[in-house]
Amino acid sequence: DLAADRQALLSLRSALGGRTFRWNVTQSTPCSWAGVRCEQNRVAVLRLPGVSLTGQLPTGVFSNLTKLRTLSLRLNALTGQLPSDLAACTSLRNLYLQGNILSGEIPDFLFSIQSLVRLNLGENNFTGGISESFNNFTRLRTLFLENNQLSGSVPDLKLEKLEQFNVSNNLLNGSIPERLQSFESTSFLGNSLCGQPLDACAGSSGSGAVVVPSTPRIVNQGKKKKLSGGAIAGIVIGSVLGFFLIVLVLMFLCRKKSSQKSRSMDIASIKQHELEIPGEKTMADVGNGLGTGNGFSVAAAAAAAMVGNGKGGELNGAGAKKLVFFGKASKVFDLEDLLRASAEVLGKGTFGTAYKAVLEIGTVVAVKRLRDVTVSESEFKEKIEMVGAMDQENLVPLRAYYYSRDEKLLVYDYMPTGSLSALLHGNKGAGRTPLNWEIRSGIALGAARGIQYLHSQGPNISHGNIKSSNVLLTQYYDARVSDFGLAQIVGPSSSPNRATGYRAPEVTDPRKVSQKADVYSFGVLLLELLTGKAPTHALLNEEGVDLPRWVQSIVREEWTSEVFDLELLRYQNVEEEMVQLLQLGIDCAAQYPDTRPSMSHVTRRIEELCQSSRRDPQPEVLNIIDDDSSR
Ligand SMILES: Nc1ncnc2c1ncn2[C@@H]1O[C@H](COP(=O)(O)OP(=O)(O)OP(=O)(O)O)[C@@H](O)[C@H]1O
Repeated sequence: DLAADRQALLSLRSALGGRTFRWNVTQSTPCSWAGVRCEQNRVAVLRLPGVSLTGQLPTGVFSNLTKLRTLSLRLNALTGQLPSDLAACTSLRNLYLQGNILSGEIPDFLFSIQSLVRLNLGENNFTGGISESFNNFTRLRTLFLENNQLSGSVPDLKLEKLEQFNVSNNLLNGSIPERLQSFESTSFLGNSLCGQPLDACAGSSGSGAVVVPSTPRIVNQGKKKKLSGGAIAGIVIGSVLGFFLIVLVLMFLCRKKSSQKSRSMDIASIKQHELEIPGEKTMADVGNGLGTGNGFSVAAAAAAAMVGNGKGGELNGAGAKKLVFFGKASKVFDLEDLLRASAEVLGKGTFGTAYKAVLEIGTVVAVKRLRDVTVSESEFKEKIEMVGAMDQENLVPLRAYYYSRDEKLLVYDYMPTGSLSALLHGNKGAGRTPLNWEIRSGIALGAARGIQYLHSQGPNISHGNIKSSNVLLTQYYDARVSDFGLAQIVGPSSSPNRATGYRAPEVTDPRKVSQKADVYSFGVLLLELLTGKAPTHALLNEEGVDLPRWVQSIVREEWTSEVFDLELLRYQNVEEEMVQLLQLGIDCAAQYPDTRPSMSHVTRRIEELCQSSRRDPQPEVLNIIDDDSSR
């Protein structure tokens, strides 16, 4: 029971010390101790990575922690052999012991824990062979044994679910079994191994080296084979045909593009009110085309004023207003420049339509044309000045605004890589940068910092519309949060509300979103980032299940791997951080606002994860782990 679990943890603490001493042992339940998580009133997770644990894991502790599903003691200084009663943890799914000084053979009792899904014993001093008994782990998806002293041959592992495998930098020899040949060469380097995906084994025409792979892999570059005359002729003919085909496709595309361009102009003149028509126009054209009766008054006003005063820039004519720049933003362009800029529609959002405008001087900006502004002019100015004053590197800076009776424009920096939403759910074709853990965790951290900054400006200041289409990216994939402060200016939208999947259950008025409701939305965004699933995904809606509930149901069932975006699973050694970020997303998307963490707590947790995945725990990170219990 929980009391026995608590006692076991205390025994572990006295045997290994480290930063477990910060546990508040006066508490009768261990469930809020740093690194401990309970499920159904039992300790289910024990994570103490990089907390200076030293010495040998004691025997007699784990026989009490029988409901343990995840044990992570990686990056410590644990020595000696594994305790035999670890075998009693028959629910254990994830065992992370990498980065210690554990030694001896990988013990046989380990193979009785058939529930294991992820096993990482890398970077230790394990010796002896890799047993055939690894085949007992029928559910195993991850097996990391790299950087040990393991010797002998690699057994023929028939683990159908195995996705991640690494035995590099050991003392292994012999040929790589056929079933493991689909893993990349980095999984095997640093041994005396041969056969696919490494070099062919000397003197063998059969074993390993010439087996046709079942999945793609890095091709053995050292292999040289002579081609027959027929094959060479085939290649030459194929290449020539291929070349002509490419030329034909290119010619076709060029013709199509030029015909599309002229067609879009034609259509534009016929159906001027259709915003979505792509094609090169100027901002002034866009304005004239947009107006359904009223015209785009900025263009009209600007044109009139410029003719009138001949100055350009700030418009002083009767009824005309200025383009107002914010604080530090240098006024490198004026309204006239903006109107002459070529413009293209970026998309239609809750608050209006966004355009990309390329100014003649080369500056690129995003212009948002607001609709349904419900507040008075003075209130608009007051609120937009507040937005303009927000200055933090993870926010999309608002450079200027324009206000007249008929038109309200906001001018932002243009973010060249587009939105996180487009990146996650848009074109997944070739040439796209793979969204690995580093990029995704960096985006999570940047977005969290941006939101935390907003929250730090006052207890009543929130974003109100956090979602993946409002996290924009620089060319280096740095995250910038956009659209902050607009929910309070613009009335409820008539367009389909894409915020639904992100909105906290307690929110009834979209203009009154608390900071804790922002945290909920951010939690959904984290889950989206990790699963690659849009929270408003039709399938999920059909089932009537939202993203947080769906993730929770899977996590409860199996702890994780199924929920992650497949692209993320390809990257090694970060699975634990992924699980932790997933847990953070779930915590943020808790049903009751009071149980959600604050944004500053969330930011610190992500910082900690990013540092830990760089395998370099910093002293301050360790404090954060301890802070966990104070939440
Ligand atoms: N500063 C910017 N740089 C680059 N693209 C932008 C910029 N601002 C908006 N966009 C893109 O323009 C499109 C429309 O954005 P907009 O913010 O108007 O709507 P949204 O984010 O889809 O929804 P909402 O209005 O509810 O936030 C989105 O695809 C967004 O990624």
